[in-house]
Amino acid sequence: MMMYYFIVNPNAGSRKGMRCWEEIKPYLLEEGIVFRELLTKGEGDAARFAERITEKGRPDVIVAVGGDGTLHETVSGMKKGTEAKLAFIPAGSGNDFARGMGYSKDPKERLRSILADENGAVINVGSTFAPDASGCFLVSSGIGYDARVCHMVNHAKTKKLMNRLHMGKLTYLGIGLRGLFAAELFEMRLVLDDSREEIFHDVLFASVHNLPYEGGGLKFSPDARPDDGFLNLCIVAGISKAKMIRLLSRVPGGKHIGCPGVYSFRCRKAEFFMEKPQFFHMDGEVPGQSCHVTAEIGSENLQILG
Ligand SMILES: Nc1ncnc2c1ncn2[C@@H]1O[C@H](COP(=O)(O)OP(=O)(O)OP(=O)(O)O)[C@@H](O)[C@H]1O
Repeated sequence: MMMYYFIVNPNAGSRKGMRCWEEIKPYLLEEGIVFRELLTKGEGDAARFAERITEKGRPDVIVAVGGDGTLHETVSGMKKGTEAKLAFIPAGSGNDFARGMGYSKDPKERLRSILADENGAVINVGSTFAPDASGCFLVSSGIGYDARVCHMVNHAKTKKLMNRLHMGKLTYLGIGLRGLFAAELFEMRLVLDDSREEIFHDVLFASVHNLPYEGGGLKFSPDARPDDGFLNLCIVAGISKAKMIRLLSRVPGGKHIGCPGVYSFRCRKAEFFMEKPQFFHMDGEVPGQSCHVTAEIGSENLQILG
């Protein structure tokens, strides 16, 4: 029999994960749904749970309850080509995946729509490779400034406190501005789909998007679609820092596209070569720095319910 596995991060979004689970669990019991509850205790748990579930090779449903980090870990752990389907109930602080997918914020409404969906929809999963690290992404992957900000936010002592005060976005804003002043612009060679080559000077960042939002609701790539088999690439380069600040103020509304210094492409594969190692991220997780990073999409898909 098909089983629903709920992978819950109770601490996501300053305990929103637990509140959300306490709201939906009684509903599952009332409805007589057969399910298992798996609470994460720390980094890596969601991936380990997902790996163990998908090793069984059954068409089970894995419902991740938490933030984008929990979703990312869950997908990372799922075996390639698995029969299992994925679903997500957002309870994080950023929730860029849910925003991009147009999900309801109401946990019960989300649950009902997951339970009512038998077939689901196919979404693309991106892959990022560097010599020392590789991984998947559902939302975005990037090099340079945005990855550096993720790295700083992930290590910020203030993040937990600000999240508790529901001011997580201020952490991003403060670190984002600090990161911009400190950012070292870099030279980059880009190879698109193994055929087209472009050189960029004074690059702030280069990011590929499977969904429109990143960084807690910033509309980096308004036209990105998770099921079109393409990545939308956004590069900011070749303008002064003062202009970059003005430009970044347009990003929340997605109004930066088409402005001087912004370069947009659509591709299946983007290969980035830098002279100096740069931070890179997958869905906000930063494995390190590299001079050579490749991002691609299309070879891996997931069935998602709800
Ligand atoms: N019980 C736990 N306590 C603390 N951290 C946990 C626990 N379980 C998992 N984690 C770690 O917390 C990380 C962040 O969690 P998650 O993304 O779900 O919440 P968030 O950071 O509040 O939301 P968002 O990513 O949307 O901003 C996970 O990637 C995981 O490594």
